[in-house]
Amino acid sequence: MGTWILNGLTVGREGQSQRHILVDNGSIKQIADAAAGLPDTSGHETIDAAGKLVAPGLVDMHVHLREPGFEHKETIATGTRSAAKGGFTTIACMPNTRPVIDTVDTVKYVLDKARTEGNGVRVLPYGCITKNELGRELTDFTALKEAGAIGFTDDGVGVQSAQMMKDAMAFAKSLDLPIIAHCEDNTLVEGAPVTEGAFARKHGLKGIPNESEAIHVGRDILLAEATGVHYHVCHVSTEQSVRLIRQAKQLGFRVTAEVCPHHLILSDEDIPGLDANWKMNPPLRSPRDVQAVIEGIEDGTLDIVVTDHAPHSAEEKAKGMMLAPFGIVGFETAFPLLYTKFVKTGRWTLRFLVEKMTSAPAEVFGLPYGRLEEGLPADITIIDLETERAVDPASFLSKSNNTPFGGWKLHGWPVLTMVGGSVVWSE
Ligand SMILES: NC(=O)N[C@@H](CC(=O)O)C(=O)O
Ligand SMILES: [Zn+2]
Repeated sequence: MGTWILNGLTVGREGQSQRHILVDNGSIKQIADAAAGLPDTSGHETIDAAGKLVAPGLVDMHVHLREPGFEHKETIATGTRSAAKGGFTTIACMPNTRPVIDTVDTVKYVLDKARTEGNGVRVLPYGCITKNELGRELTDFTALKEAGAIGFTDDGVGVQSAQMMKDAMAFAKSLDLPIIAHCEDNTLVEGAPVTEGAFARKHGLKGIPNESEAIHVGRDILLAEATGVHYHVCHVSTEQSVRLIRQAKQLGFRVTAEVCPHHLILSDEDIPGLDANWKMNPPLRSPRDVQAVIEGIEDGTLDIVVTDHAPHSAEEKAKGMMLAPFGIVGFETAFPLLYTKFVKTGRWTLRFLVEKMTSAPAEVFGLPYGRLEEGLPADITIIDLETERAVDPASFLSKSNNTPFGGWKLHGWPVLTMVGGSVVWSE
């Protein structure tokens, strides 16, 4: 017995249309134009998707699930539930856990946990570039790849040594896997909690300058040119980084980049006060930078949207702007935020947003997901575009609720998430 998803709105190369989708045996068996009438559904279950968007399952290539080691912030069980509620069917998790994911055993630990406690969501682990993320010694990329790592990153911290990064790129290139870079030069940061700029000045705080990010982007583009590796830039937040990546693409280098909803929507001028739910890395930048990342995603310089879901406990965030850890949760607000801010206002087409969260990340990382096509795995997200609802952090399925978006009234809430033909979350 299969499942017919009836009368949903789909967006694709042919524009928007109403379709029926038959899911059978974990795959998309048939896609039919609704104009031809209802299919014969006898012997099948049905899901009524009339008036709703039926999108490929959302793909998030930058998330923190915190296991092993930080289970008070999140677990693979709670993180994947949160992801499913946000419409995500595939998520790639960062290795800055404790221990970090720098050995075959830790990669296997995450994959095992994801299989048994991951609520059906596809979890793809990254392995560390350096042992313990200390920047001193490369990990065994070959072994990590064999264990299931899909790329290498020291996310949470920048690789400070250019030689180390160059060696990592050459190694990754030889295995045909990407380097995913958290770009941050520590000598320019020194414990500052927010961006250099208006907010920092007003509160007498040390600022994180744009160059701390862009210097690594520039350095790494040169190293990517030299090594030929696929180089992917994490959470781009500055005008200067966008400029460098744009130029690298024009020159034909194998460079891709991601941007987070918060960097597309908020600037440092929006920070209401010394509330650490507005503290993340990279920090909220100037309105000019926000404009630049918007233009960057619009002209294709920035390839994909990621959440950088970074849960921290309320106790940790209560330590205040200086002492609290960097990071905000992202799964359960990402699509509604971007839909409300950019699609509902007419700036982006619905198709553009959906692509940036589905087919584009799948293509950048060579994954067989992110498209609605006969024969592909039935990873599908159904989204209510009509109902307006306020963000309620208390209702998050994540273990943490550190978000600056509490109370925001949004449209575009996922109502059903399916992975490989199984419903993994529904309202
Ligand atoms: N983004 C953040 O503010 N925090 C991330 C680390 C990271 O992605 O750099 C975390 O692990 O908490
Ligand atoms: Zn990072």
